[in-house]
Amino acid sequence: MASSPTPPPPAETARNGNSDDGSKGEGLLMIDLERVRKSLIRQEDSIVFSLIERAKFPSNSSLYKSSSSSQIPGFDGSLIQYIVKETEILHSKIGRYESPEEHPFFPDGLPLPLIPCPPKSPELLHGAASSININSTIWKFYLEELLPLFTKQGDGDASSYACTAVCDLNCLQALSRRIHYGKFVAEVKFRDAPEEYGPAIRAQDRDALMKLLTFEDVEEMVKKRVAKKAMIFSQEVNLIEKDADDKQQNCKIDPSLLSRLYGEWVMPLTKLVQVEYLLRRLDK
Ligand SMILES: O=C(O)C(=O)C[C@]1(C(=O)O)C=C[C@@H](O)C=C1
Repeated sequence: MASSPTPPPPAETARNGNSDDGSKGEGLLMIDLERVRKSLIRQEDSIVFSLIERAKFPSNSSLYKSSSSSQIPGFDGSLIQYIVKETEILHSKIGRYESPEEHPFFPDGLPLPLIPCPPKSPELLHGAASSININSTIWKFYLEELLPLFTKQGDGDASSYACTAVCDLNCLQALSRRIHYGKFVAEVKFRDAPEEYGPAIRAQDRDALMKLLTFEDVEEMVKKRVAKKAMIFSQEVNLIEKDADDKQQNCKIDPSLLSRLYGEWVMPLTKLVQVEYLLRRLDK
């Protein structure tokens, strides 16, 4: 009988003995800041593309009102909540949330996987990582603050609601994965400098931790890069070259929105996850 495939390690991380430089760990999984940052860069592509897809539809605000699911017996909530919840139930049955990179928006009462999951490899993160889930904050900022900034006001055809909701789900999941990846970033930073982080963790000093893990120059680069990606990924591709201004004007999503998204929400929330993780990093 064919053996079940082994899942890949968390994106861009390598397992003990498999690191690119061939180094052998001492029972610890090998990750470093460069690999973790590479994963964050790759995840930018998913976020930019998912927003471009969502921008095809108008705001479709009916989808987010509780009346939108009134025809669904026994469900109290909006249609978007229903779609995300039901999708997560299915994904949980196939083991999605066994991965430390995945976080459900509706974690209560999710079913256990129905299909056998491969035995868990040694944990990369401290056990307390599983208690950190800030999806309720991500949900709120996405629906209330971000969506109105990049979708045209108005309700389209009701037949487009399902496709719109699937786009929302993709955006939410991509943002959630990226923001919670802060756990891996924090783990690497702690392993690189336990003598710096240790005292701040023992003192439970949030401000000191925030200061230690912040790199303003990196943040500036990230904001510039995501704006550039938005411009490149969302321009009309023509066989006849257009001038640069024309390309910028025809973008499916405003590149400056991406810098703003990262500057105001994505990076601050990733840092919040890092702080929350570090505060628990020395728990027994
Ligand atoms: O690259 C890092 O060191 C991170 O912690 C990630 C990140 C980000 O979210 O992109 C967050 C905090 C830093 O100030 C810079 C960037």
